[in-house]
Amino acid sequence: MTELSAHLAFRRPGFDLRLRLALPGAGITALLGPSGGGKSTLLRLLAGLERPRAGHIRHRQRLWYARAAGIDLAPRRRDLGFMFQDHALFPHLSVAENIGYGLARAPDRAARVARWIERVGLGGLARRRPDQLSGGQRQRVALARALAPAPALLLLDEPFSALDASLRQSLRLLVQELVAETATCALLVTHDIEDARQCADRIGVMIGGRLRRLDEAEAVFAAPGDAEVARVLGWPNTLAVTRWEGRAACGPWGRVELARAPRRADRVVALLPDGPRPGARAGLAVEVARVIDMGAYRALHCRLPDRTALRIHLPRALPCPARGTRTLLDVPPGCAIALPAGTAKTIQSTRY
Ligand SMILES: Nc1ncnc2c1ncn2[C@@H]1O[C@H](COP(=O)(O)OP(=O)(O)OP(=O)(O)O)[C@@H](O)[C@H]1O
Repeated sequence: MTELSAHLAFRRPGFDLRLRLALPGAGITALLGPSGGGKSTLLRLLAGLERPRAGHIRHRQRLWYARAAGIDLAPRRRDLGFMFQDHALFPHLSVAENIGYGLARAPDRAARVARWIERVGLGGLARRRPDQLSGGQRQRVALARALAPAPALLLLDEPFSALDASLRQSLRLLVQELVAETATCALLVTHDIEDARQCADRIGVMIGGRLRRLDEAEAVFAAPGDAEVARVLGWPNTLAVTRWEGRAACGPWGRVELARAPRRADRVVALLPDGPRPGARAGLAVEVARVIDMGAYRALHCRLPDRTALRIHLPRALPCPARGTRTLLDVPPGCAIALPAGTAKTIQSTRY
């Protein structure tokens, strides 16, 4: 059930945002997209730190913003929790005072603060000030402070990006657990696909001020909708098609068969990296430019005849061609997916 809905129009010189957003009451929606797409601006609009030109923001029956009715609640009246990359803790307050900040009027404040301190794994550190904590501990304080007042909406802007890989992983798990436990609606801005894969129930993709895709995470990863969104989701191989021959996509890079006929708007073929195999009798001609050992598989970075880069993943059990090998790639039809181009004027593919 939708609990937060927004219809927003906003403009800055050189940037125009227009979107509709509907979020259910609980779960994490990760916002992905290229730099400058408007992810942080969307958070700032929801928080009341920027004012839309038109539209509304509604949480349940309560309007936070409605241009037509002249409603524009101040950020502190919007029932929000924030967590940013740089902690933004009060430097002169202790861990306990930071976490209790939003609970000033709660009668059981001390007990709730104590529970949160334990829950985020900071037992024994209640009296420390932020400058006496590690970066990971500060983010735990920031998370507890944001969630303690049970906000209607939790805004997370790159909360993991200053942390190393293992801290990042443990904080991702903690955020996911706590958001689920508290049944909070959270919006997570991130550049990291892994954050989205590991934490998000839903994915939103923002490009050029538009919300181009918003759905359950599994549905978005399986069907990005167009080539630009596919690139944002980390699909590595998007090739511009110059000609369709029945079910085959053709371009200066070669020719591949698809499992189904392309639709009228399709302009791109995306090759999933996990299916294609080298050493075939017929297929895409490639030169292996680089082999990277990824543990469970090897990533082969290949060069197509027009110098477009192609990445495929080869399970360890299979023989692996050496760098410099010229070979033919068998591309099973299920690994070649036709997509519309999106709004970009040129199809983005990596080149060697
Ligand atoms: N304070 C500001 N003043 C003027 N323009 C701004 C300001 N902040 C952002 N912009 C511009 O607004 C547009 C959207 O920026 P925004 O920061 O929302 O994008 P983003 O998707 O969050 O990017 P990133 O992933 O790099 O953080 C960009 O064109 C950006 O240059």
